[in-house]
Amino acid sequence: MTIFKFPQDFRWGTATASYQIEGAAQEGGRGVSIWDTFARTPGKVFNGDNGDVACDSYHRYEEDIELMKKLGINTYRFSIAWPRIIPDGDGEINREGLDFYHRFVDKLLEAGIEPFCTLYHWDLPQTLEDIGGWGNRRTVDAFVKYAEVIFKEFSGKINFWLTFNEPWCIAFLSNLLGIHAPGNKDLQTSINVAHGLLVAHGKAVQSFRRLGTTGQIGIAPNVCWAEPYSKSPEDQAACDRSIALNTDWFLDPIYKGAYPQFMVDWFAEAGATVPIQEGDMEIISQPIDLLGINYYTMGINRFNPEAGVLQSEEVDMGLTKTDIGWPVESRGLYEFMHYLQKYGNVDVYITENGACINDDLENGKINDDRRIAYYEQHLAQIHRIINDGINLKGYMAWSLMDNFEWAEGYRMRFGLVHVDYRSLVRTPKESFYWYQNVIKNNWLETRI
Ligand SMILES: CCOCCOc1ccc(-c2cn(C[C@@H]3NC[C@@H](O)[C@H]3O)nn2)cc1
Repeated sequence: MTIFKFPQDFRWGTATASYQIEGAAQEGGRGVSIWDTFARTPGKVFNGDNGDVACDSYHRYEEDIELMKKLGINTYRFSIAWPRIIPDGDGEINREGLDFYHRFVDKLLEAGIEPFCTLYHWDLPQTLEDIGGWGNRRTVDAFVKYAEVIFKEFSGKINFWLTFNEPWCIAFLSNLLGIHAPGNKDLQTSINVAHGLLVAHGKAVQSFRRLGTTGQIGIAPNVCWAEPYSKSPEDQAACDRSIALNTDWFLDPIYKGAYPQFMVDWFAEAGATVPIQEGDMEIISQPIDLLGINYYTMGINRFNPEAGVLQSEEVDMGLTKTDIGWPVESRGLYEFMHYLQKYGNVDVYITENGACINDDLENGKINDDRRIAYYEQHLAQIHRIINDGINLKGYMAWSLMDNFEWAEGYRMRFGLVHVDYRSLVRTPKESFYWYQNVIKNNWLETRI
C-alpha cells in the first residue's frame, strides 16, 4: 500500500449544476431555458427526460448540505440558473430567485463549506436563444447585466467564481455537433457562439474588477487530451487539432489575446471565420485569477478526412470504459496539466472529475467499486501533478449525487450519492465513504 499526502490547504469538494439538480422548473419565478425547450423536443434527450423535477434540490438543498457535511468537503461547486435571476434573459430582476440562492449560500457558509459559483452552466434563457443566442451581442450584454447583479448580491459571501462551464460544450457540442441544447449543426454558428461567450467572459471579468467583487474569478474548460495512434505527422496534427479545440481555442484568446492561428487557418479552409470586432481581443484577455479544469478521459486519435470538421478520429484501444463509454485513463490528466503550463503556472482547480457507473441499490447499498478505482487512479495523478510543482489547489468530484446527465437523461449516473428519481431518496454509495476517508485523512491510500 502507498500513502499520498495532500497539501494542508488543499480544497476538497464536489460539483453540481442548476439545471441538472434543482428541478422546480416552473417555480420561484423561473423563466424558460434552452434546456427546457431542448428536453421537450422529441428525440433529443434519452427517454424524453427533462429537468422539471431532477433531484428536487430547489426544495431539498438543506438535505444536500447535510450530505456535504457528512462527506466532509470544504468546497462546493454549484451554478446559478440565469432564468431564475432574470427570467426573460434581459429584463426585470426576479427577487425570489436571488433570495433562493441567498438561502442556499447562507446554509453552505453556516456549514463551513466554501461556495464555488459557476455563473453559466448551459441554461441560457430561451428568449436570448430566440434572438441568436451567444452569436448576438445583445446576449453578451445581457450576460454582463446578469453577472453584475450576481456580483453585487453575493460579493462577500462567494469568493470563488467561474464565468463559463466547458466553453467547448457550449459552442461545439451544442452548435456544431447538435448533441446539446440548442442543437444547431453549423460550424460558423459554433464559432460565433465561442467568440460571443469569450467576449461575455472578458466583459464579466472587467465588471467583477470594477465592482470590487470579493474573491477570484476564472473559467472552466473541459479537457480532451489525445495522443497519436501512430508516429505519422498527420496523426499528431489530428491530435493537436482535437486538444486545441477544447483548450487553446479558448485559453489562447484569454492568456495570449489571440486565437491559435493554425486553427483559424483550418477553419478558414472550411469556410468559417471568427467575427472579431474592434477591441474584442483586449476585452477577452482580461487577466483571470484561476482556471477550473474538467477532466474525464483521453483518446488515441488518428487522421481521418471523413471524421468531422477536425478530421480527427478517436480509436478504440480496448481500454476499460465507464458506463457512458469513456475510456478510463488518468494519464491524460497528468499530461494535460503539463501541457497547460504553456500559459504559466496558473492556479488550477479540478472542477470536475468522475465516473459514470450505473450500479444500482443492492440490499440498501451501492457497491460502486469501479467508481472507487477510477477516483483512486485520478487522485494518484493529482498527487503526482502537485509533486511536480504545478499549482493544483483543489479537487471537486463530479458529482455529489446522480443527476440529469443532459442528452443521456437520468440513465447515466455520476454521483457519489444515489438518487431514486421516484422517491428522491438519497443514498450514499460506497465511493462516498471512500472519498469521505480521503478527505478526513487528507491523504490517499492506494492498493498499488
Ligand atoms: C458521438 C459524438 O460524441 C461527441 C462528444 O459528446 C460529448 C458528450 C458529452 C460530453 C461531456 C459530458 N460531460 C459531463 C458534464 N460536464 C459538465 C457537467 O454538467 C457534466 O454533466 N462532460 N463532457 C462530452 C462530449
